[in-house]
Formats: sequence, structure tokens, C-alpha cells
Amino acid sequence: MLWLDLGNTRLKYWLTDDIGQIVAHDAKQHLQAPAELLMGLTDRFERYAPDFIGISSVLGDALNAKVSETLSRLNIPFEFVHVDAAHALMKSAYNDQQLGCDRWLQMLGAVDKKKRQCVIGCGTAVTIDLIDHAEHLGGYIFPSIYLQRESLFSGTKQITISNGTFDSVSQGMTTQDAVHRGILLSIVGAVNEISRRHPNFEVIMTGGDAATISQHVNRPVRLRDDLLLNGLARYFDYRNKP
Ligand SMILES: Nc1ncnc2c1ncn2[C@@H]1O[C@H](COP(=O)(O)OP(=O)(O)OP(=O)(O)O)[C@@H](O)[C@H]1O
Ligand SMILES: CC(C)(CO)[C@@H](O)C(=O)NCCC(=O)O
Ligand SMILES: [K+]
Repeated sequence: MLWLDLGNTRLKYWLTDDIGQIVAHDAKQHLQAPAELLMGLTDRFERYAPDFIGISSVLGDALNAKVSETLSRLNIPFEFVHVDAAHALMKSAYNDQQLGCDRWLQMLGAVDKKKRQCVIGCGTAVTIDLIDHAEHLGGYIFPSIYLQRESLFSGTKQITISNGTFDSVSQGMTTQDAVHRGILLSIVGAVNEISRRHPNFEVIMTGGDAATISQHVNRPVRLRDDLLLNGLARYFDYRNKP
């Protein structure tokens, strides 16, 4: 199988064998040209001869159409995931016309009907979702630490910070520190507040910035990098059952 995750920043793929083991995977910045990037990967994909392609995309209809066009040339059946708020594995109270496919799949990949869970995706946006015994209660969307920094950079005259590390949530004494620490605190503070309101929810984090953020959270955090892939596998596994 070939699994694709078309996010706002990166395209990720995983090739798996018949027992679900990953035989190849990668993540690449697509710079809003995912179809062109895929074109360059087709040789690689053909070598593994997957029998099916399952796709998560948050890129919208126009880019998805271009991706479809590129994938059609491979002569391998492919299918985009559609969010289903009434899925057998997890019910959702969220507007399913709007809920991002990556968010939903991350939850589907984590959901456990015996648990209360808080699933946090740390990618281009940070998403925080609450699930109570396989019922999605809703959530929150924040700009990532990098998007927040870009918005300060572009919206102010005196803040010219465009690089530096996010490594502390103590007060800063320079613009550089105040910006990085303020931004990190905005996410960490929100996570701590949500976990304070929901003390018996297991906190699970995934995505590129999960390690940076989790370090400052005052509760044990389970880091998982396989949630979206696991969600894709669960989704198509259910789809293929009568
Ligand atoms: N200016 C930057 N400098 C360094 N890293 C950055 C910068 N902007 C973004 N990033 C990294 O890019 C990541 C966003 O994509 P990533 O693939 O890690 O997460 P994701 O959940 O897959 O995101 P998406 O699916 O939205 O592409 C951020 O988590 C961050 O680590
Ligand atoms: C929130 C992001 C950007 C996270 O990748 C994505 O899931 C998305 O575009 N969602 C649509 C908005 C929503 O989930 O309500
Ligand atoms: K947008």
C-alpha cells in the first residue's frame, strides 16, 4: 500500500508491505505544488508496485484535482479519505463538512473506546481535540509557533525576528526571547489549561513540533508519530469490510 498525507507544509508518504510494515517513507516540503512533487516520486512508487493508494489531504479541491491527475498515470487505484462524523470507531459532534481530514485521521488513529483522550496535532496549525470514550467533543485550532512568529514579523515594524529557537516559557529580557517565549507559552499555556479542565484525559501529541511543546507541559504526554498513518490504515480497513 501507498499512504499519502498532503499537509499544508509537507507531503509525507509511507509504503507498507502486506503485513503493514513500513518499507519506505519520507516527508518533503511541497511549496504548494504537491502534484509536481508527486510526479518526481512516481518512479520510486512504481518500483514498490503498491496495489492501492490511500490519501489524506487538507489542500482543497483544486490541488486535490491536480494530485488525482498525477496519480491517474500510475494505474493504481487511489482514494481520498472523507471525514465521517458517524464512523463506527468514533462519533463526532464537529461539523464534518469542515473538520480537517488530518485532524480526524489523527484522532481515528488514537481513539480507544475505553479512554478519555486529548489529541494534539503540532503541524502548520496546532489542533487540540477532546475525545470521551470514542466520542469527539470538539476542539481548538491555533497557529503553530512558526506561523505566530511570521505574523509578528509581518504585522509589526520593530519585531524583525525570523529565526531562533523555542526553548523556554520564562519571561524574556530581549525582543528575541520575549517573542519566542511568548509564542511558546501561548501554546503550552493552552495545553495546560485544557488538561486542567480535563484532568482524566490522556494527553497525546503528534506532529513536527510535538517534542518542542511537550517539554513544557505540566502533565505526562504520550508522543506518537504514527497517528495519521494508523488512522489511514484503520479507515481503509473499515471501508473494505462489508
Ligand atoms: N520557519 C521554520 N523553521 C523551522 N521549522 C519550521 C518552520 N516552519 C515550519 N517548520 C516546521 O514545519 C512543521 C510543519 O510540518 P510538519 O510536517 O512537521 O507537521 P505536519 O503536521 O505534518 O504539518 P502539515 O501536515 O501541516 O504539513 C512544523 O511542525 C515545524 O517543525
Ligand atoms: C487545522 C488544519 C490546518 C491542521 O492541519 C487542518 O486540519 C484544516 O485545514 N482543517 C480545517 C478546519 C477544521 O478542522 O475545522
Ligand atoms: K487557508
